[in-house]
Amino acid sequence: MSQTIASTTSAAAKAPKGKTKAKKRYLKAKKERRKKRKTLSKSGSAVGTKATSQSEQHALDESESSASESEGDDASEAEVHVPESTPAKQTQKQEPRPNKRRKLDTADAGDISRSPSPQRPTTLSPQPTTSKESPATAKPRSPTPPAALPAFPQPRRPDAPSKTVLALQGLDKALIEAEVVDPSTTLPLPLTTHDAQDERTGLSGRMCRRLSDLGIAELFAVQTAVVPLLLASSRARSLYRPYDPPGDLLQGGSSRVDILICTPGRLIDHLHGTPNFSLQHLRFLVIDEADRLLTQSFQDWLAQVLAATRPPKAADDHRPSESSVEAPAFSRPHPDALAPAFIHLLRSVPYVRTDFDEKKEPSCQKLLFSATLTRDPAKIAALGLRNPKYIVVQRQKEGVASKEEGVLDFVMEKFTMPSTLTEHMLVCDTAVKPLMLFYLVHTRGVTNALVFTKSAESTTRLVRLFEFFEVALHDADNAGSRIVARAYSSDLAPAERKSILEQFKNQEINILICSDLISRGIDISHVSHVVSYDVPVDFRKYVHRVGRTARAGRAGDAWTLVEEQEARYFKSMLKEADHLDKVKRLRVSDTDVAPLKPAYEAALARLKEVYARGG
Ligand SMILES: Nc1ncnc2c1ncn2[C@@H]1O[C@H](COP(=O)(O)OP(=O)(O)OP(=O)(O)O)[C@@H](O)[C@H]1O
Repeated sequence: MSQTIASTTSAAAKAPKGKTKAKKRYLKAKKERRKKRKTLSKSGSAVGTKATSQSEQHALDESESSASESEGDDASEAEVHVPESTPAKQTQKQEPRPNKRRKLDTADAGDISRSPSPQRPTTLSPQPTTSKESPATAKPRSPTPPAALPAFPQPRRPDAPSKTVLALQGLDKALIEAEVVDPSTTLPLPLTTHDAQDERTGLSGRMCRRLSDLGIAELFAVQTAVVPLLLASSRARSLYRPYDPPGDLLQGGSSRVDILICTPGRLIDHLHGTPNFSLQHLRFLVIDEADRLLTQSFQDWLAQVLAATRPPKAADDHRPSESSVEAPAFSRPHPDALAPAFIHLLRSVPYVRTDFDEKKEPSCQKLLFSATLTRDPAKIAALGLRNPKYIVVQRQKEGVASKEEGVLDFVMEKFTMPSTLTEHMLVCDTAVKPLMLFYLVHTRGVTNALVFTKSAESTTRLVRLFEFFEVALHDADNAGSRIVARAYSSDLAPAERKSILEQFKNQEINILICSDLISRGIDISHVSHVVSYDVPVDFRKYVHRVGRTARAGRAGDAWTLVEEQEARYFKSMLKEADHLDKVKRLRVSDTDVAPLKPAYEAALARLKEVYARGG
């Protein structure tokens, strides 16, 4: 400030003493302006400013003076004009650039400050400063109450949709309303001598006794939901007739097969090639490992099977076909053997169309099962499900606020593992991965095990190395019996596979090394360990592999050997599935594996030799 005043003074000193015409005009105008201002401030301003400090008044005068002078045409006056050094401008310069919030504040009062001078903020009385402002740089604020003008609301981004909302968008309503069953849920089967239907399970006394003979004393979680649903009433069991109450089943015709278990390809073969093979009476279509089968487009099998359960169009039936897929050629069996929904096909019973015509539905009920059932709405839509009911076995988290949040986990494909399963991972260098497997087998008791590799070729190689290792180890200490490992792969003929599986079941084979060929469905009760020798490519594969152990309430261990460069990927896969904390990390030191190293090196040398000779 002192600098500013000094320079103004020195500039004025340079001005000529005699008053020019322009100067006189200017001084007159200045006088009038001062007079006018005094009158206005006396009458009381709208903002209540009573006094203007001397220095500020001076600044104001100087500022006005500069403005007028700059407009003047007198060269000498131009010399007097020192625009940068006016106190008002100096004050502006020293102020920090206001942030947006401040801008809005000043804007609120801005309309007033831009109005004629009486409302102009002139007070220098201390104002509360923001934490970022030092009192020295604090800008004088308008004393006008902020409510003088209504403030516009601050612009606000709309809240992003929650994870739950996003995940549930576009999903089938029935899926959102799924019934969630805790995995620990069981339902004891009654032991009764009479045959009446058990109210809770829907099972007959006879069936309960039979199950008990087979060692089944209770229903497991998924069964507690599915069995009563299917058997709740005799009506649900029967093959209903479209126009009559249910009761009659098959009208005299009878199937020679009650339960047909087959692959999709075999079923299509029967539909096309087996005389009198018909699905018109099919009451239940069970698709196990449904997510895998639904991705198989083999001969459009699903559309063909579904079409075979629906009544085909009769020759004299002009109603439009409901499906674009025609059922395989329909061979007309004996009239007695026709299912109710197919009766209109009889030539002796003419079809008469009426206004009250009812849509004839096949009585087939579809049941889909999978540990990792697809949530893909498009794939589910392909099944043409009628009033579907979803049942999910899933541990409920504590503090789950809403039903939607509860189903979120399964919609997001976070699968539940058996509580009796213990999971481990072992991160190692690629070069010692086989050694780590041998360590698990010989030091951690990992036998009665399924070992999963990434390919049939990898399986063959590992089995060979295993055999060489066992020979080398046995030769070295000549103690204990050798561990027997065998390959179970798609390279084997079906008969060979069957025989190997039998030997494994009889525990003549201790370790079965395989690709993902048997990662689903296989049920061998004594499998107490599953080793993922090669990391599974996705979490679904992991779920199916580890699911080969810890079955039906038994304990089991799952081990994953992770090469160092794969560790990041594997961990992020587990993390995404909310499963990282379930997998314990096992650290194996050089000392731990030292006793096995000589045999390992000998086995590697042998394998190299064999492959050098061409396998
Ligand atoms: N209620 C029950 N009580 C005792 N054992 C049962 C019961 N239900 C099934 N089991 C047995 O549990 C084992 C696993 O059953 P099942 O193969 O049906 O399971 P899953 O869920 O289809 O398995 P996955 O699809 O993973 O192969 C079988 O050996 C079966 O006999």
